[in-house]
Amino acid sequence: MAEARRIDGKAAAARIIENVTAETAALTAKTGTVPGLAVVIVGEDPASQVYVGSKAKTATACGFKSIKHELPAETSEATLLKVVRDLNEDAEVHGILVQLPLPEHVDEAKVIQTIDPDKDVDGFHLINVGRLSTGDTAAAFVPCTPAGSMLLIREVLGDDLSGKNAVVVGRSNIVGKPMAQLLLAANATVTIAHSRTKDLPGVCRGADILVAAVGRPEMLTGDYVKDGAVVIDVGINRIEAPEKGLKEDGTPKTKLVGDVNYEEAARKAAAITPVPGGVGPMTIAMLMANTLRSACRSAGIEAPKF
Ligand SMILES: NC(=O)C1=CN([C@@H]2O[C@H](COP(=O)(O)OP(=O)(O)OC[C@H]3O[C@@H](n4cnc5c(N)ncnc54)[C@H](OP(=O)(O)O)[C@@H]3O)[C@@H](O)[C@H]2O)C=CC1
Ligand SMILES: Nc1nc(=O)c2c([nH]1)NC[C@@H]1CN(c3ccc(C(=O)N[C@@H](CCC(=O)O)C(=O)O)cc3)C=[N+]21
Repeated sequence: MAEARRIDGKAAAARIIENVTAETAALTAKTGTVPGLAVVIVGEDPASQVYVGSKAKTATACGFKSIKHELPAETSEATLLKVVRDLNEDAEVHGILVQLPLPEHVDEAKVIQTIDPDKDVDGFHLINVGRLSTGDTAAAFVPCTPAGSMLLIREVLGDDLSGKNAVVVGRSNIVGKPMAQLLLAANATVTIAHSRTKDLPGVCRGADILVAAVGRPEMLTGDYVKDGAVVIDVGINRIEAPEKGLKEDGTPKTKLVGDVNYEEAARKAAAITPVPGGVGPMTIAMLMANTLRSACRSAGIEAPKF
């Protein structure tokens, strides 16, 4: 097979953000509403800091009000719940994102279920999970990473995935399961694979659409990919890259890789997302789209579609 098409998530995300920015200006001019996004981060994990910083920067560029709560790692569950409840009550806040994972001593589920479902722009609250799994994609906030992945799939295959076999590797609540729901809603025939799956390469080779959300650097080699498949690599893994030399502290420099071995998979796939520059930027773009939608709802006007 010829080399696969490289699906440019960075460019697709930039188009969405341009749209969100224009629609935000229109909303604000018409109703005075400024979409507000609150991001809450607990602890000093450097990777989380980078994502949160980039979310805040993009929100501001869209014309949103961006609110950042940085809490120390030892923050109690009660304090965090109070922060969330206050944001629920704040009329200037339309979207609340609590960066995951949370420290061990905090009950993650409890925090997520405390977020007002109408401000749950991550789509992790049970109400939104239920809406998505009953097929009410119009009312649900759809989790950003699967929603962004779906838009990239649609760029290549169109809206209707009838007759396509989709395999999602990974069954987490934040990526794998909602991804499978979206593919099912688009009429694909969906298999969810995970660490207990027998003959994972064989299962994956049955996929016309292969979504990798595993968290293991470059685990899916060429052997997992069917000729002509569309491959979506959700994985974000930072690994050592000795070929890039050493950092100032003498440790090797690092690089980002996905869950798919890009070089090998690209020799078989029809289209494939790179890491970085694939699903990651789409996640942030969809967060902005969800926040705008929430603000439109609260202003009582119809939200634009993406
Ligand atoms: N691009 C983006 O915006 C985002 C990227 N990510 C990235 O996506 C990846 C997945 O994230 P997330 O869903 O949160 O991760 P989780 O760790 O929650 O889930 C990983 C899943 O992969 C499965 N798995 C692990 N090892 C294997 C294996 N050897 N064979 C088959 N299946 C395996 C696990 O199976 P089991 O359930 O049996 O344990 C589990 O279902 C990570 O790299 C993460 O960094 C995450 C969020 C956003
Ligand atoms: N409540 C919550 N919601 C999330 O959506 C959420 C979360 N918690 N916890 C962590 C994961 C991870 N995540 C990413 C978002 C953007 C990129 C991204 O933009 N990546 C760039 C590269 C960035 C870099 O260079 O480090 C890219 O792939 O091109 C990656 C990962 C959102 N997450």
